Amino acid sequence: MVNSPVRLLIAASGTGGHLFPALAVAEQLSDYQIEWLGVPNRLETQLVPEKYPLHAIAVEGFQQRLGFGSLRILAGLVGSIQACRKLLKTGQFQGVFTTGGYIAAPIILAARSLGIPVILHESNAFPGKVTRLFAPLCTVAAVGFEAASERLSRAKTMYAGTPVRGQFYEPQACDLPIPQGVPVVVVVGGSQGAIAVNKLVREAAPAWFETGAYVVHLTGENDAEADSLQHPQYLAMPFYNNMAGLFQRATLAISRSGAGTLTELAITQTPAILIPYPFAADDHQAYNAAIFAETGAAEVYRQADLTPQLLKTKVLELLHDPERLGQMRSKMSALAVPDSSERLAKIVRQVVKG
Ligand SMILES: CC(=O)N[C@H]1[C@@H](OP(=O)(O)OP(=O)(O)OC[C@H]2O[C@@H](n3ccc(=O)[nH]c3=O)[C@H](O)[C@@H]2O)O[C@H](CO)[C@@H](O)[C@@H]1O
Repeated sequence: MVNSPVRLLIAASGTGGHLFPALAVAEQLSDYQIEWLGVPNRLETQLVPEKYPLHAIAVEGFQQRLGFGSLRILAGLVGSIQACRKLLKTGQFQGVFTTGGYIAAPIILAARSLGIPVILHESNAFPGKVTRLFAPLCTVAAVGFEAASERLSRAKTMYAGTPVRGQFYEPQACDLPIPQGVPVVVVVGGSQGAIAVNKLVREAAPAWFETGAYVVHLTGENDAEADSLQHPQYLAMPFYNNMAGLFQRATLAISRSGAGTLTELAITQTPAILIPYPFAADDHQAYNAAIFAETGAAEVYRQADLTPQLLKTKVLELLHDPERLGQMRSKMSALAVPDSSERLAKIVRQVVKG
């Protein structure tokens, strides 16, 4: 008798940082029958439907402190749990894999109420609120940074790193019009862009052009001044898909410190100046960045302390110091977990069986 494939529901939603690792794990589980749970109108509606059936439920976050607003959110959560229970039952799912965030709360509660195993992956060094609350209910909480385990002492944690998209493991051509041999500074503010970083960079960049460097600036969709700097060595665009090719080509990255981008920089061994997003929940980007600063893979500056002058100088210092860039590259490489998606897929296979 031929066994029917195992049915797995992946709940991952919102930002690239939540979606790309889940897509990478899904790729490793091609013998599983995978369906996706997300939220209407978020990035998953662009990335998922061409690969997996997408179910969307409306879920609100509960980042704010308890108050009247949270009563409404709690009522919404009860409704979402019911919707998730219905989906799990009608879809006959045998397990759930989630990368945390708002969508994780109702699906974890629904799955556990039905006795369905859940693997949660947390990519940040300081776990998100949903992870801190609900990881103890999950069968396994896999973590991207070992430091996260210390903050999840009541959960069964396993260190797995954070998966990146498959193209990061192969040399990729970068299709941007950049001459061979010139230094390339890439500026990236996470999947949404970073207006404050954009402003600093536009003021500092003219001094970098004088060294012959090109600047590739991924501005995000919401920067009204994105077109305000024009220079033959300056390429600005809201979003770029071939991040693997770009990071492989880069001499230096200037970046926020979301877990996704940091993991990619480690894999491509790209030295970085990190500017943690100051308003991230629990300041978690600062914890991610600290790991890279401690090993010497990156330099970290708080946005409040960073002037265009300081950024200009720090980038120039690095562009003129190939030895230091080489050291940063090897420290980056030491932080990489190249087999992260295989590790996570193995955990899923151990936990979710037919
Ligand atoms: C503001 C905020 O709270 N952001 C969080 C969000 O990150 P967010 O998704 O914003 O940032 P991440 O660095 O984790 O991931 C960004 C992803 O988008 C990709 N990209 C970016 C720009 C571009 O032009 N093209 C492109 O493909 C990057 O290569 C990367 O894969 O979830 C992460 C994982 O939980 C957290 O660590 C971040 O702190």
